[in-house]
Amino acid sequence: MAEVDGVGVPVDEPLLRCTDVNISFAQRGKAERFHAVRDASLEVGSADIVGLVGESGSGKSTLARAIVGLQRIDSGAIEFQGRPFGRTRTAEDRRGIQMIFQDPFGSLDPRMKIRSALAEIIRRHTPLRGKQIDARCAELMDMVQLPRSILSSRPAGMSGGQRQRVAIARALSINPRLLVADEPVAALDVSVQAGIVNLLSDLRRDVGLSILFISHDLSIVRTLCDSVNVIYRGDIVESRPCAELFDDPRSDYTRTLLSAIPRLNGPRTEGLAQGQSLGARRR
Ligand SMILES: Nc1ncnc2c1ncn2[C@@H]1O[C@H](COP(=O)(O)OP(=O)(O)OP(=O)(O)O)[C@@H](O)[C@H]1O
Repeated sequence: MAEVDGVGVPVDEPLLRCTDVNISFAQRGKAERFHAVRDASLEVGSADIVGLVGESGSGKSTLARAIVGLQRIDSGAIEFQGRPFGRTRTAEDRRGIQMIFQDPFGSLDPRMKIRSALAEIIRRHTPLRGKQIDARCAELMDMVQLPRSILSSRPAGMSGGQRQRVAIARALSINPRLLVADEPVAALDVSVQAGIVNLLSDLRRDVGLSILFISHDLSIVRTLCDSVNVIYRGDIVESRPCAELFDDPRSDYTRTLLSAIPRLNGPRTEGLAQGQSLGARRR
């Protein structure tokens, strides 16, 4: 019999597998649909950090939304923990994958204290009650490396980096196995970005969290990810371990992306400064 992990997933199966996913949108005044994602396939293994990079409008967020169940797919399959998602997801399926966004305000009620916001989710999705919820809130602050005093704050009084850490705590509060992080550091100062990137890396190490990290910033992807998928106009054109892709890009588009980044320390791309990004020239 195949060996299984703690939740019954065969150890040789990826945690997430997207196979030939197609997503299109109706276009106003046109008969044909706009194909935002075409035959996209990618995998995220247990405790892997996988990058999805591409320029603005390439389909990253659309594919991410499909993975978390916010966007219907036309065809293809999304399997999680060895099982394909059906048209409707079970509560357990929904809990297993959580998402964070560029703007953490979107997932935080600005009027609510952080303790109340976290407690509400914990109560809704877990059997914890009373003092157990308080203890879990404190534990979550420790996990995202914030002082416990933040629990008494409201999002409006917090810095961008603190808010993103709270958004991560919110996502972690129901013990997901996979975190889909859609440009989680794009709106932050470079020094704050590094702290969030380190936190995501620590969470993989400490709690075995798997992460699909979406970014237009190649230097951050290189720092954080084990492997990377390059998406161009909805097509995943290259999917490789990070070190290989950066040293020896195979697709013309990947080469273009790499050459678009200024070289600071010599002829190769090792010297990229954090914060230099694909999207910078477009934003
Ligand atoms: N609901 C929708 N209806 C119509 N078109 C859409 C919809 N959502 C996305 N698109 C289009 O699909 C394409 C891919 O968008 P998507 O947001 O996935 O790109 P992205 O790579 O995440 O870009 P960015 O980095 O700017 O967020 C874009 O051309 C976008 O305009």
